Amino acid sequence: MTTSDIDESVRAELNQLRQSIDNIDAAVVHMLAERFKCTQQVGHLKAAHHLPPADPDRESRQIARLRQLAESAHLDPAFAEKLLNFIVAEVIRHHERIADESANGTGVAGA
Ligand SMILES: C=C(O[C@@H]1C=C(C(=O)O)C=C[C@H]1O)C(=O)O
Repeated sequence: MTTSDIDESVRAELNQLRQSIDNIDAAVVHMLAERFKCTQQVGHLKAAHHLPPADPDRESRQIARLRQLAESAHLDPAFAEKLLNFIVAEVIRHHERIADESANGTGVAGA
């Protein structure tokens, strides 16, 4: 059975749910883009002041907070932690690159 064989009322409900999913996915992308704009600025600030790209203490506090938020939202806390770790790992890669560019004089100030 494929989605083209299903009953009309089921199809309508599926389409409605998928529209909401698409809106949520769009919101997630926009929120992530805003988050990365902030973390890029943090990366430049750190590079300018010779601070390390990663801050494990800050990450521990974020994980504890996010796990609590996930629990109260009925989201699996382990999933929330994995998602944060995935995002933070990417941020740290950006910060390492910004620090390298800053050290080599190849970075664009403030970019
Ligand atoms: C953004 C920062 O840099 C890194 C990335 C973090 C994040 O994406 O939330 C948190 C801690 C740091 O390891 C920061 O130090 O605040």
